[in-house]
Parts: sequence; C-alpha cells; structure tokens
Amino acid sequence: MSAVIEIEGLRKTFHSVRNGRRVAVDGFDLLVEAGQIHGFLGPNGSGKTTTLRALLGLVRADGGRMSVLGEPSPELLPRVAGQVGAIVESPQFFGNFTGHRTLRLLARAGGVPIARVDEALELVGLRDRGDERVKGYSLGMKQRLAVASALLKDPRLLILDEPANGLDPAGIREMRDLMRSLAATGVTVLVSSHILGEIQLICDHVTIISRGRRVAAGRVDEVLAGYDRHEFLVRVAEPGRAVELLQAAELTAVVDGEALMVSGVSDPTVVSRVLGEQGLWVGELTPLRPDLESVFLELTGAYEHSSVPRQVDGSGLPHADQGEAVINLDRGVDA
Ligand SMILES: Nc1ncnc2c1ncn2[C@@H]1O[C@H](COP(=O)(O)OP(=O)(O)OP(=O)(O)O)[C@@H](O)[C@H]1O
Repeated sequence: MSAVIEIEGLRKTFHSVRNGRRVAVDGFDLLVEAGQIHGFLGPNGSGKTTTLRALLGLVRADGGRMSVLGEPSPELLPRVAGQVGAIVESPQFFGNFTGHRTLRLLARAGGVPIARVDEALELVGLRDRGDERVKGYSLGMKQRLAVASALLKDPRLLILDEPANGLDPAGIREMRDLMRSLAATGVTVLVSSHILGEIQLICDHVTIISRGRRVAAGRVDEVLAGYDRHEFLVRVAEPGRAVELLQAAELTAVVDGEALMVSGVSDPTVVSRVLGEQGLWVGELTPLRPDLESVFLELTGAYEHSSVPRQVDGSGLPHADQGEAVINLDRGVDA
C-alpha cells in the first residue's frame, strides 16, 4: 500500500499574551495509506485540528516532516492540491443561494468543469435538493453540501475534521453512509472525531492522539485486540462457590454482582468444564471484548493526568521525504 499522508515528529506550539505558551502538537506521527478510512481520534484540545491545519499549510509547524500524496507538505502541496478535498473548518454558505448555485460558483472558482456539480450533489445524496436554498437545509444537509464542495475536484484524498459534529443520529448515519460509499469508489478518507462509536463503525484504521502525541495507531481490530484481556462474564447458580472452583483451577475469577468475571481465559470451554464437573451449570458465558471507547478512555483519560503521554512506537512510519498537497480554504497561515 502506498502512503497517502505521512506525518513524522510534527510539533506546534502557540504563543499568546493571554494564554502564554501552549504546546498543541508534540512530536506527532501519522500514516494513512491508500484506500483506508482512517479515524483520527482524540479528546477536545488534543491537537487534531492543529495537525490537519499544519498538514494543509494553514498553520506553520515548528518541526516535523509531512507529505501528502507523496509531495512534501506544505512546500509542494500545490502540486497535489487538485487531488485533495478537505473540510477543516465548517464552511459558511450563503443561505439565499441554492446548493447547486453554491457548487457552481465554487467549481468556477476552482477551475472545475461545471458538469462535476451534479456528480458531486449525487454523491452526497443532494441531487434532488440542489435547487433549494441552503438556508432551508438541515445541518446534516449543509454538512453534506460541504463534503460535495470538497468532492468537486474528484479528489483521491478526503480530509474531514469532525464531520459528525452537531449532527443528530440520522445525520450521523447519513454521513457514515456517505463516507462508506466514497471509500467504495477508491477515495482515501481521513476523518477526525471524538465520537468513538462512529469511528468504530466507519473506519478500518485509527490513530489516537492525546495531548499532541500519538498514543495508539493501527487497524481498529488490532488496536482493540491489544487491549483484550480475554475476559468473560459467567452466570451460574452459586457465584461464590464458582469463583473458588475456578481459582482452584488456577483461573482468575471474581464475583461481579450476581455474575462473575473470569479473565485471562484463552479457551472458554475450560470454564464450563471446571464448573460442570462440580455440578454447577453455566447459564451464560459472554466474552467481554474491548470497544474503542474503553481503549480511548484508557489511553487518553489515564494519560491526561500523567505528565507526558506515552508516544507509541513509530516503527513502520517511513521518513516523510516526499511531497504533499494543499487545500485552498481561502485562509491565511497562522503563525
Ligand atoms: N490559534 C491558536 N492559538 C492558541 N492556541 C491554540 C490555537 N489553536 C489551537 N490552540 C490550542 O492548541 C491545543 C490543541 O487544539 P486543537 O484545536 O488542535 O485540538 P482538537 O483536538 O482539534 O480539539 P477539538 O476536538 O476541541 O476541536 C488546544 O489547547 C488549543 O487551545
């Protein structure tokens, strides 16, 4: 797989008279490969937006190397900007313009064929509503119009910062379906979010950031597997006696309410055999798999209170000595 985004050792500190010195990104690494739907997860203020803005040349990084589609970013980002769609700040649209007119203007400004407007509206499911004024759109429709604007260029890479923000469950579902259908067409998607369930449903890969540092990265199932304690919830008639029997069989078991928890179990049939042999019949034996939320809380919650978050091993991250892509968001570069 080829790298679509590579970030290595990104650093950014903001200085202001009021807040003093604030380290937003502290040696952060990110690798997004072609075809991935990559979730970029982190608590509020952990550095997600700053990372994306630095990647796109909207804020000047203090250190580190970045590339987009093989071009060093932000220096050579313009070379690939036409292949990158990004929504890093919620775009503002004129309420009195229709969705179609909005995209026509953007297409003209960006040198994109007007025929692409209908295609983009189709892709985000707004083809039938394109002639309505934007002020009548729901928030979810406005978000989809924003995605359509990023799709005008027919990008190979789509970067979305918190696209589900402010959406109701139906809007979130629409956004999820949209990302899936885009990925099915071969677009690589990097999506930042703090809505963990969504990331778990949509993304195949994830990078978790805490206090400006990467604390986990990889395939979602592999990241989760790393936190699997092989725990099972067991229901039997006599939990106290069951715990004694399991402990005697050298298993780790504790009473948990009316059930018991057994951990470190590689083969759950051992649990039912040990108990069954003593006449205790197992009524339920449920594996307790970690979800992204528990992993996220463990990684970010715990480290929020430690002095320095652990930086995960950056192995597998090639040095970013190639190029990048830039997005025209009509913004200046923050110092
Ligand atoms: N322009 C700025 N000036 C000063 N500090 C900033 C600026 N932009 C971001 N920060 C600070 O940098 C840190 C990281 O912010 P950032 O917006 O990148 O986080 P985030 O993960 O995107 O958060 P959220 O999910 O709340 O958007 C925060 O402490 C924030 O206050």
